[in-house]
Amino acid sequence: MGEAPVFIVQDLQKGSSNGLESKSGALETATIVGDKKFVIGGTEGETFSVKVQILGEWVNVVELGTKPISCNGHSAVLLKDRILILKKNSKPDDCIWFLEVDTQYVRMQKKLLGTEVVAWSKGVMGNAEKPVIISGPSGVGKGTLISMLMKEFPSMFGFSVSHTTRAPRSMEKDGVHYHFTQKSVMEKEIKDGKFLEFASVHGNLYGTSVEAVELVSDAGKRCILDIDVQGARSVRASSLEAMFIFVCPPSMEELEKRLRDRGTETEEQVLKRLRNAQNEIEQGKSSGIFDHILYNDKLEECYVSLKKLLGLHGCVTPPPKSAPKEIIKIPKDHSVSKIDDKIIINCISSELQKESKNLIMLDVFSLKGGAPGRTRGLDFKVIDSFSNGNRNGPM
Ligand SMILES: Nc1nc2c(ncn2[C@@H]2O[C@H](COP(=O)(O)OP(=O)(O)O)[C@@H](O)[C@H]2O)c(=O)[nH]1
Ligand SMILES: Nc1ncnc2c1ncn2[C@@H]1O[C@H](COP(=O)(O)OP(=O)(O)O)[C@@H](O)[C@H]1O
Repeated sequence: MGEAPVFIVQDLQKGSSNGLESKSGALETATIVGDKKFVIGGTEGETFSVKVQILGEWVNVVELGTKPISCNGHSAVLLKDRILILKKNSKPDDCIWFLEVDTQYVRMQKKLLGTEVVAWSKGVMGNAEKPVIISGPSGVGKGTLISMLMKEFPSMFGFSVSHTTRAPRSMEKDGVHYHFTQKSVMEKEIKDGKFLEFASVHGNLYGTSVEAVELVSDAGKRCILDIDVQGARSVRASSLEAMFIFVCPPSMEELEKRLRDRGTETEEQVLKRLRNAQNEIEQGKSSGIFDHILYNDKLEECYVSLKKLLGLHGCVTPPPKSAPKEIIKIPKDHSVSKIDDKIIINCISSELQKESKNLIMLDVFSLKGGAPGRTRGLDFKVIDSFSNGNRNGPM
């Protein structure tokens, strides 16, 4: 794909890309990127579909990620490696989506699957706090520290519920501690691109689904992931920006004591976990994956150190959330222009227009994240329309 961003949509003069009605009645847009054409469409109430032509020939395409539901048409604007989709007349938290066509993730998946791939990612306003990855050997106290944090700051943190093929312990609940699943089911879901990362740990498969992380961030909470060192390495290599913390035991003897006292594993499993612990600790300390190492000797002291890392020490109640911003609603009638990293949405008939504020400026300069998962860093402003009555856009 060429270096220069290509911006070719139906209506180049106005820079607009409003959907056209196809023969089937679905509203479609066509976006040309190099020698490819991406036809994106959907009948109201159904999920969007993507068709791809390369040099005029239709090709098979694998669509990864959760697809948006079509809603009365959309506009499409090509950014460098992804197509911005503005859904008309849809809810404010569901109006901006991205179809990634040439991002690093898509290129990697193309290599893996040996076929044309596109990936969906929902756009989210502003920047949520980075997820926190907590790793460490079995029995070191990760679960205990995470529970303390969630108990003290329930509205601030949410736990990413992993999938695992291991059997549940007596106190563990499906969907709360883990999604307990079958190996064949999980392997199929991994193939379908539903997992952000996965690893074989102590003889079982564990993994973080994209949905698990999205559920937490959509609830406006900071996501906590309890995953092993291999998983942390995969997340480091992914588009998910996170804070990486490794928890170390004060000694191997103390680790063994905690594991045995917990009484949740058979003797064989305890020995396997202890054998793996040495290697995990070496990797945790030396691999360069982790931003911080915490020693969990005295639990309360370690918890205070964790809170310090998260900027929470001395916080009795959660810090106030920033004031909610104006919400964005893209009306059915609008045109779209692109100037550098700004998308200008000219709302032709809407509530905003009554207030002489019919332009929405969407800043896509500092997009973060993306498939698999949400695209963050979107910012928008509602701005005044032109006093000379020009309704055709700012250019
Ligand atoms: N890569 C990866 N590791 C996970 C995930 N969930 C849990 N783990 C790790 O799997 C290991 C075993 O977890 P578990 O069976 O709950 O035992 P415990 O650590 O002794 O409580 C721990 O190192 C967890 O951090 C996941 O989604 N992905
Ligand atoms: N600092 C500590 N001192 C003594 N016991 C601890 C400490 N931290 C955790 N524990 C205990 O050690 C056991 C293992 O902790 P857990 O949180 O289940 O570890 P992990 O999730 O890392 O496998 C639990 O019984 C827990 O109560």
